[in-house]
Amino acid sequence: MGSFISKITPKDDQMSQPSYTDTSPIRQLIVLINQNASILEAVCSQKSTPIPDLNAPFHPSTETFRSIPVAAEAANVICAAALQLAAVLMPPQVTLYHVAGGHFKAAAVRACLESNVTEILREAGPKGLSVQGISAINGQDPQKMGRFLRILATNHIYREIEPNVFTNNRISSMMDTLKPTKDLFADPKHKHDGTPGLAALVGHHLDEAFKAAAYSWETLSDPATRRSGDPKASPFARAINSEETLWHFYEHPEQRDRQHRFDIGMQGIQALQPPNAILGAYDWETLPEDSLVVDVGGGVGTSSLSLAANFPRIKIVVQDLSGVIWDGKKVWAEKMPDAIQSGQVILEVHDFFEPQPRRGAAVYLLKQILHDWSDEYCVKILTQLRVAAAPKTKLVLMDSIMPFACHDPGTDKSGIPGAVPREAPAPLLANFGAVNEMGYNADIDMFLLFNSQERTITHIDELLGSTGWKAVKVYRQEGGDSTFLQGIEAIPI
Ligand SMILES: C[S@@+](CC[C@H](N)C(=O)[O-])C[C@H]1O[C@@H](n2cnc3c(N)ncnc32)[C@H](O)[C@@H]1O
Repeated sequence: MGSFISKITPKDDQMSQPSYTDTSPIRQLIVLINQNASILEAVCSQKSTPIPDLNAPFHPSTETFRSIPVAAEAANVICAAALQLAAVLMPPQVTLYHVAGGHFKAAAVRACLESNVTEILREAGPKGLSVQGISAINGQDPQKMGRFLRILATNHIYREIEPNVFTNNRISSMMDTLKPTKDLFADPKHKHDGTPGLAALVGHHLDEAFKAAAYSWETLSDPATRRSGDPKASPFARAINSEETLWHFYEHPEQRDRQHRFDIGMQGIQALQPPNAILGAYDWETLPEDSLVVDVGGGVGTSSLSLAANFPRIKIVVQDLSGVIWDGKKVWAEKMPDAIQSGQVILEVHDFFEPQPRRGAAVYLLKQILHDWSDEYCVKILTQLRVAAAPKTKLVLMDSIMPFACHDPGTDKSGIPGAVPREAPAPLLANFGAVNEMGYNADIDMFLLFNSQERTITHIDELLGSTGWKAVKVYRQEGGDSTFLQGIEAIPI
């Protein structure tokens, strides 16, 4: 390489010599990386907080630095700059194929997740295990296993420590159910029961959403479904060849396992957001004693578990469809039985398209509900809550507020406190690029499964305005949360 460069002279290549100054695009990115690495190291050393080790299995303590806003932002800037640097310098077809070939890698992740490779490697310990050893336990073909693991190790998921010998790393261990492999193989149906839920969420995305993704263009190229917001006309409906929503699909007795995995996966969302996300979504401490919070479409009550534990003096009703409430009762019996026995928390079946039975609540919470529905359905849900609201009722939405990939002058003008996201410094993309990809992933997932979407704050405010509500505040986590789950407080108008 060096000899090749030394052979090129201005005369040879007939081009003007580029000047490698601090203002060249790659130098600007490197300066950002350097400056922010110094900030990150200084903060972590001052707070005795480790910087993550890619080779070590994941442990929650390695994420402590992200709860320090200045460290979280420094990490985001470093990652955004590194990704942009790679986009500048990598062969463009390779960058294109990171995305266009996403399903190749996704297929490999699914093979490893479903055949319990992460758990097998956990039990094998730091010396790892050969592909023959892995296959002797999970019954898969060793050669195929090696190929799946290698494409993933090439992308920093698992580590190939010797030829054909693999071990877990920080990323692969995120898929660990933390269960003994003998239990997983003896009872595969209950693999995700009692687990942190991220493996269940990944399993759901690699199954229902993956299949739907394969039919997205077929849905868009059909004039009958191209512009539809009907969940029964989604790519998922086309993939299963049945005009039904994901929720109705889950109600078939033979889909019970998938529904169960989805419900546990929603708890896995917790692993993707700051631990106090629901607590920071509204000023809960301002609620008077015995105030009623209705967690509408609350799933098994993941957010309500956190609220009930932190605010024992508020009353909570978790509402959802019958199968989910059934699962929820088991979750609460295990995690917070006292809250149910004392009556602090009630789980009840309610369809949010029907009139809301809990009238005049202090707060109606809609967490990750509106993003499941296109505008015409959101209007119905919001209208039912507006009819039930008292003048002092608050509506708390928790969804990803989507920023543009460039600066948005429209958000500046909205006048809603907190509406303007924290932007990355130039020359980075204003939204921190793929560092904030989770929100954009969710947006496309919503299209695939429900013909719905994540929304900008302007779009949310328009929806609220059309149903008698008004957004008055956006609650953001400090340190860079620009696309993943913000709280939006709205009041009746
Ligand atoms: C994306 S999940 C969010 C669950 C919960 N809010 C959370 O964040 O953990 C959407 C929830 O809406 C529920 N749901 C779908 N249609 C519903 C309906 N018509 N009435 C009530 N709940 C419904 C689903 O069963 C599911 O639990």
